[in-house]
Amino acid sequence: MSRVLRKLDIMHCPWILITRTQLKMASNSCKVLAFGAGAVLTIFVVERVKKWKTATQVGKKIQRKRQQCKAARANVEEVLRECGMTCDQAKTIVALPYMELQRQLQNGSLTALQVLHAYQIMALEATDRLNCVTEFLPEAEAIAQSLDKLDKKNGPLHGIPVSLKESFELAGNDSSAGLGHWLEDYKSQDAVIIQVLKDLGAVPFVRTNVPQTMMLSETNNPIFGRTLNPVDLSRVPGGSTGGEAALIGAGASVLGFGSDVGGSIRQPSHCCGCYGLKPTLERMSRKGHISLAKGQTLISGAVGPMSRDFDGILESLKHCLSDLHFALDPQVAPLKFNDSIFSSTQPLRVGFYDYDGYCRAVPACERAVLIAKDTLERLGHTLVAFTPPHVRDAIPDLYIKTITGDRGEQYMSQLRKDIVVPEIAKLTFPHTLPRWLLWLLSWIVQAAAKDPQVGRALRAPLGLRGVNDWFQHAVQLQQFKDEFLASWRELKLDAVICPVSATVALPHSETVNVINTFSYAMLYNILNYPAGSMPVTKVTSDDVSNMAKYPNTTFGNKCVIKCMQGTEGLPVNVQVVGLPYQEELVLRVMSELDKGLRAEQDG
Ligand SMILES: CCCCCC/C=C\CCCCCCCC(=O)NCCO
Repeated sequence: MSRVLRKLDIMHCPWILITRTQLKMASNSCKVLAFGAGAVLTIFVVERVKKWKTATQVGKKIQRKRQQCKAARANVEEVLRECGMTCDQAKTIVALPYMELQRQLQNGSLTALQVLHAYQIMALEATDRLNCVTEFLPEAEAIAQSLDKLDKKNGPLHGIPVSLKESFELAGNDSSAGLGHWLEDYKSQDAVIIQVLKDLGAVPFVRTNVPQTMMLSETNNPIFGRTLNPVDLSRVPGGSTGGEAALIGAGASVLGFGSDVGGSIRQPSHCCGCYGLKPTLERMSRKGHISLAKGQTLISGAVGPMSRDFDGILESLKHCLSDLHFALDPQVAPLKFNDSIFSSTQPLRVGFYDYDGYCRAVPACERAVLIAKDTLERLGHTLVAFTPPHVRDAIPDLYIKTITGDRGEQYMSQLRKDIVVPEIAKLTFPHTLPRWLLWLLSWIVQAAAKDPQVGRALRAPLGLRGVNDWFQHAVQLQQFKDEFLASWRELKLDAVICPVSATVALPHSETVNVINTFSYAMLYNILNYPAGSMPVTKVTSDDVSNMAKYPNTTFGNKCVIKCMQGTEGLPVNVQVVGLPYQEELVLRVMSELDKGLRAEQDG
């Protein structure tokens, strides 16, 4: 019978043949589909479980850290209750300018403990409002007490309270860079710069908040949360040294230390109206400052001071360039502070620009440069218009390409083990895609945003495929440095002034949408030139209405226009730049400009 049927099938009933084949194929397809769906589901479930496990483990570490920080804060509050210092007394001490505070600590009118308590009181108040302090350092009390017991003063920073970005290693503590899974990795010794500061008599008293990975110009992470701008809570304090800037801007720290690989000292200083200095990389030790990009040595993060007044950064740099510093880290150029450069009265040739050719600065930032230019001119210096060469190419092809040279793998490998904040998820999203898809996306985004720069920035990491490419890239970077120096030398410049950033402080979560606005700071990370950031003016209502003239063709421009609404009163800094190892000259220009601006304000 079956033989008959088979015959019928083949010879006389083709429809039966079709149906059977189809049935067989269908059943095979079903099996393949079921297998595929099962595999996808299994991968999905495994991934979810992994994510859940990560979130649980990291979440527990975060909870433990928060408890520790809470306990440390409670101890400080207890001591402060017992010491009986009133808020008004604290305010009087904290209001002292840096030099006066230093003088009173040196002559004994104030004790280290009094000053510490005053700053702790103000830091508690500031962090309740701004969430800028990650932890109060319990050892500060003992350090201040032991300083007060000494017969003679323990160095030029005797009793000066210092706040520290969370990314500086502290013996017995962890440094997370805002990554939960980096918690509980206790460090064996203090970062070199902290050892140096302690040797000079400073009292580290708090650590301050950073964005997750420290590669963001705002400050938010899953451990400590978001830091707010002291002038406008709806805005960012900048980043990555955002906690420092917020604390200093709120008047609750006189001196702090941060790091800068893309503007992280200068841009937060600009957002919060502080003074900051990014020195040449080799001028201040980076030993014991954590980084997620250790193997990337073409553009590295510099360590530098931030302060409420100019003298804070001047004095700290001057004294930190010490024999101990050079002995602890022989990578640091053994160059003591050169007072003859700083104190020289020789007129200078200072270049200036308000547009870097990459991203148009908003009117307030342009105006700040013009104010600085006029002031320096009145002081007898020659101001020369300067056009920084090839910034349009340098930002995507040198800065972004270098920072993401491994297609962001060093960052991604850490973020995969963590709870990720939305801003970092957005910034790193391109690095989760396969090369071809990123390439395609870059063109789609470029078309949608009507902005070739965005597309170019997204494609930048795709250009590097191996060691040979990396070597070629290093050569291009050096060529750019040479060309830039040639343009500088052609005009016989001593220093340059320009915007710190294309905008003033942005609303929270917007920084990722306008990464191009940070080009002004990034340029000097590529070049490794020392650069300071100092307050010059505040946004006026005219600046806000002049935004009507700001270009509005691209998505980024439109975003800037929206973000600049309601910015009246926000601080505006300028950047002062010098050639490598010319920190003293940069500080001289900053000092003269600062004094000149004050004189103009006073009369
Ligand atoms: C997280 C992955 C990296 C993506 C890189 C995207 C490119 C540019 C964004 C840069 C934003 C700059 C933020 C400032 C970084 C800084 O200076 N950090 C200090 C570290 O010591």
